[in-house]
Amino acid sequence: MSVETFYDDDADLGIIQGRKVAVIGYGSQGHAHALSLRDSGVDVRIGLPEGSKSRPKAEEEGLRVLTPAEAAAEADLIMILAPDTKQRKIYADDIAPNLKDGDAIFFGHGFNIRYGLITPPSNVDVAMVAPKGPGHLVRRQFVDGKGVPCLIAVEQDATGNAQALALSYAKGIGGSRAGVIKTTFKEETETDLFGEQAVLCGGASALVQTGFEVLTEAGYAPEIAYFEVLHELKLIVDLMYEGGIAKMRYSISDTAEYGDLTRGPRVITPSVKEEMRKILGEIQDGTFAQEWVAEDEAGRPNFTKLQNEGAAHPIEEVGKKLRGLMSWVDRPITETA
Ligand SMILES: NC(=O)C1=CN([C@@H]2O[C@H](COP(=O)(O)OP(=O)(O)OC[C@H]3O[C@@H](n4cnc5c(N)ncnc54)[C@H](OP(=O)(O)O)[C@@H]3O)[C@@H](O)[C@H]2O)C=CC1
Ligand SMILES: CC[C@](O)(C(C)=O)C(=O)O
Ligand SMILES: [Mg+2]
Ligand SMILES: [Mg+2]
Repeated sequence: MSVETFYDDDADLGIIQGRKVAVIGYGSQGHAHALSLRDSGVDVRIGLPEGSKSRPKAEEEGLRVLTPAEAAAEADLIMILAPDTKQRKIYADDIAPNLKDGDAIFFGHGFNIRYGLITPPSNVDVAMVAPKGPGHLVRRQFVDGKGVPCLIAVEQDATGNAQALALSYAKGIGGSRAGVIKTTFKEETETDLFGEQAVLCGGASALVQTGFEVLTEAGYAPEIAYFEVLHELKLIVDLMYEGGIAKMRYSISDTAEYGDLTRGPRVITPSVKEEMRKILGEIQDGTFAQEWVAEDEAGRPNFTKLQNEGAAHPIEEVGKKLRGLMSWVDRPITETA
């Protein structure tokens, strides 16, 4: 199946420069979009509730901060970058009453549209610009003259210009420097949730923690275990990022490569693949979304408990100590938000 990919020359920055953009939320993605759009010559305002702890950060950058309802009323393009579980209420209370014919509602992830939590009226464009990377790195790459690839999707094209508008927005945050792929809200939501749960965040964290536990429980020094299974992982993944698994295998020793080829499949067994398929099934049939929305509505008791357990894992303590000795490693991701 081929995909449509767009680069800088395919996108017209002038389109987004002619709009009034409201970025709702100023967290990981919100600050990156708002600052990079502003640097691209776009008229940006931020929507945050009174008392939001993000307000001073946006104001320090010289951005105009309004309430979400005021920002939505003033703008003709509203990008919703508040937490997924909060978006339904923000939309109902602050955005829907302020929508005008021909406005555009944008998302950074398709969760609320895919699972039917938000249903916009037919007289507005509904589109997505979803960077394939953490917001702080979206901003860092933009500042460095690079870009994080983005996915765009159009759910509703009321004006006939929704795709050109989404592409223009993606250019404004640096996405088309790296490549913008056209997809659907369904495909973005399901693949993004699968990636973060099974591989990028859930899979990788569990792999690292389990490897650390096996080594330390066998009596090896926690410091050595940390360097082996966490610190060096970045260096190995850097090679994959640059040239795929093939480049990583080119750089490692043949002893490592033989161990990789023969032992890797013993770690990621057919039963692990079967569990990954179940996880994908729960995303596709809405079970995960329902569970997460209910967990949030209940005050996030299980989420908080698991967060605390993760923070208390022994790998965190030894990691903090070792990173303190390598000044170049612990680059703050809060330098811009
Ligand atoms: N994190 C990432 O890198 C990625 C995120 N996304 C998507 O981007 C969206 C935003 O996620 P993320 O950047 O992680 O979010 P964060 O949790 O980092 O930031 C959320 C922001 O929304 C604000 N906020 C909370 N409640 C409201 C409200 N009622 N009205 C307006 N603003 C509010 C928060 O303010 P306060 O400080 O007061 O809490 C904060 O500024 C989600 O859809 C997510 O799936 C997509 C790709 C990657
Ligand atoms: C991998 C996690 C992510 O999907 C992202 C940074 O792309 C997210 O939702 O934060
Ligand atoms: Mg993602
Ligand atoms: Mg995600």
